[in-house]
Amino acid sequence: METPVIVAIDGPSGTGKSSTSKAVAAKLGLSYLDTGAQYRAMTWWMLSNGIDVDNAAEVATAADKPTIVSGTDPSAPTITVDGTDAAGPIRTQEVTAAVSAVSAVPEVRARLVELQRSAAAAAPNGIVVEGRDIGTTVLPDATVKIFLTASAQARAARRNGELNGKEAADLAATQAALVKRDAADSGRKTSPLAKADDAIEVDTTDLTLDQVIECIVTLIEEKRAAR
Ligand SMILES: Nc1ncnc2c1ncn2[C@@H]1O[C@H](COP(=O)(O)OP(=O)(O)O)[C@@H](O)[C@H]1O
Ligand SMILES: Nc1ccn([C@@H]2O[C@H](COP(=O)(O)OP(=O)(O)O)[C@@H](O)[C@H]2O)c(=O)n1
Repeated sequence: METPVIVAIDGPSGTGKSSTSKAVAAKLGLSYLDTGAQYRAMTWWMLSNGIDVDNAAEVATAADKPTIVSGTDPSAPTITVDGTDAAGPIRTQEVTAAVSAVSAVPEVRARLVELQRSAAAAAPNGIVVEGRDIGTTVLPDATVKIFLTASAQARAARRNGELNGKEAADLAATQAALVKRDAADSGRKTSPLAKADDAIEVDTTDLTLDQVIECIVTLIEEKRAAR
């Protein structure tokens, strides 16, 4: 049997990590893990349980309490917290605004990195794992490492496009929130958002989603053929 292929896809918000990773995994018959959803799930649990997310010591003490389980089928990814479906609640503005503070706490990262490595080790054909520190920290021996980028304007426009008029979307406010989260994620001490030295950078600003998917599938197939 072929050695499982491990694909790390990192980058800031709105660069296309989730949509690309799911599609690439589905095309190649690989599992899929959204590590951002796990940090969001941890944050949702903290907020729901009255933890002060700006108090790192309090967050650290609580970090081992929730049971977070990710389903890794790319056509139907799932996430539960203590057995409850968390897919909806982890996407609220409240969670988005608090997630960078929670994910900066080393105890939170240690706990989730362990889950992420177990998921990768358990994937029968291999896995696409997306996040901020997959290539640098979680899976430094990944077969292929991709770092997605896009202009802040393009990323904000994509995020606003998702709202479908459900919320009055102010592009400037969306962009400011993205840039603030990028700065927090890139500036933290433990495992910041960063491109691994051996990651391939793909600027998606002027590419369609299909072009990005095609580009990454080709890179993975080239790597597979070469080993
Ligand atoms: N290359 C692209 N061109 C245009 N829109 C894109 C592209 N890649 C992703 N999108 C859209 O942008 C939004 C954010 O993509 P997503 O995959 O959630 O990014 P991330 O996981 O990096 O935050 C989604 O609505 C997605 O459909
Ligand atoms: N590997 C990861 C993945 C996400 N995160 C944190 O989780 C947050 C949410 O990640 P996400 O991928 O769901 O964010 P979006 O790009 O979907 O907005 C990020 O802003 C980081 O603070 C992280 O610290 N490390």
